[in-house]
Amino acid sequence: MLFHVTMTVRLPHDMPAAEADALKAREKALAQELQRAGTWRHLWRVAGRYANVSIFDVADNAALHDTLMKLPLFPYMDVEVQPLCRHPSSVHEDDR
Ligand SMILES: O=C(O)C[C@H]1C=CC(=O)O1
Repeated sequence: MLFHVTMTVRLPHDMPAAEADALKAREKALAQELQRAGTWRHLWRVAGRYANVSIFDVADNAALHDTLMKLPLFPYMDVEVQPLCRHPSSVHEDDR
């Protein structure tokens, strides 16, 4: 199943820079692992915001929840999820 996910990162202003950098590094490593595995299909920066728009390909709602919960930045993100299904006019056969 495909999900459109918007993540807005809100790190506390008083978080030490080293702690924030370590969290971001762990997040990047997992994000890249999930992209290579095909789970995190798209990752786009929202221009002008510390936010991203992503497409996830996971088995079901519970799998998406588990994946998002494992993200190191999860405690500091507002997450909005929209489930997707194939558009009848889409020419992309691999859209599910
Ligand atoms: O920067 C972000 O949008 C938050 C998060 C998503 C991937 C990643 O590396 O960090």
